[in-house]
Amino acid sequence: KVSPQTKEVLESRPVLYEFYRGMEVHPRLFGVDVKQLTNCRFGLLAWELLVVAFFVAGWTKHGFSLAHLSCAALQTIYLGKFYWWETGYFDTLDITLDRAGYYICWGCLVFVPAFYTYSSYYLVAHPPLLSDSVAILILLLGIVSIALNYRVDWEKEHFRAHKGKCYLWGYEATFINATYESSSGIRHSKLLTSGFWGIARHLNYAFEILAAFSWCLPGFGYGIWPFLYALFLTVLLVHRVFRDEEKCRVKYGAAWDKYCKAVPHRMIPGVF
Ligand SMILES: NC(=O)C1=CN([C@@H]2O[C@H](COP(=O)(O)OP(=O)(O)OC[C@H]3O[C@@H](n4cnc5c(N)ncnc54)[C@H](OP(=O)(O)O)[C@@H]3O)[C@@H](O)[C@H]2O)C=CC1
Ligand SMILES: CC(C)CCC[C@@H](C)[C@H]1CC[C@H]2C3=CC=C4C[C@@H](O)CC[C@]4(C)[C@H]3CC[C@]12C
Repeated sequence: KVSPQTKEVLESRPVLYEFYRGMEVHPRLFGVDVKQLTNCRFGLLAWELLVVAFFVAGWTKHGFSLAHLSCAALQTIYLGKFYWWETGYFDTLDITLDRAGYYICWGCLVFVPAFYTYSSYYLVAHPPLLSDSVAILILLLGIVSIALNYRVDWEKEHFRAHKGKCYLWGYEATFINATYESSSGIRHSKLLTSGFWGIARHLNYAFEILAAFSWCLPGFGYGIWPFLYALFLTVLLVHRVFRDEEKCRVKYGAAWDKYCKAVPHRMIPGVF
């Protein structure tokens, strides 16, 4: 607010609200993108380091556990996938819509390391009760869910990168043409209606939740506590479905409604 880096004019709000929400979408500090630093560097690296530390702590305390290893390995694969796809993250709501305020900075610097790692932390004091064969099944379920989550995100990225001229699942991609107004005038976009994006509008979220449940499963038998992250994520992503769709409806208008008719389900075909 004091030293804006862009010409964007925001309506004035109470100062505490402005502090919480933030003022700028892409602020830089000494040339470094603030959100890339907080979200991708500090938050997610701390997540990985803590998951490894909790695995070593559990091993030292109770001996080696394949179920705890599955829990740590799945989160490591998930975070590895994130860094592989990091450029895709720059098209998400966090980067394109959310401002770099207290919410996102505190969320990534404090909430992600403290809460996103909770299922691993829980296993330090409560050793897994599951057999090695169940641990291997959990590992497989998690790997498949992470791969499917990545595949859904990849299909959209691939489709956009080729401006709609590409093949998905062996067929030419189908889409709905959409226009929207930006500061530089009318722009054109395409909404994919084939591949995974023809099955539900946010199938990536469904696989994300499945992946999270799979790395919480090694804590099975200790009640709800080891599953807190997966439950939180379910609430966060269902809320995000509505947030994202509100953004798209405002942006694309009738084309978005046409897309919702063509692909009627939000996250789970036939259910939601
Ligand atoms: N673990 C966690 O805490 C969280 C993880 N995630 C994960 O991050 C990843 C990205 O999620 P997120 O950015 O929220 O959501 P999406 O990747 O689903 O992106 C939504 C955006 O994609 C565009 N879009 C929507 N439908 C179509 C379509 N049919 N064809 C082409 N473009 C479309 C719209 O943007 P446009 O304006 O460009 O058209 C829309 O705003 C996911 O894998 C998700 O699971 C997300 C949130 C939390
Ligand atoms: C304080 C809480 C009530 C809200 C927490 C807000 C933020 C910490 C999180 C909101 C969205 C989250 C993320 C979005 C997408 C991601 C991609 C994924 O592959 C890795 C995780 C993440 C970067 C994730 C990180 C936490 C949020 C920014």
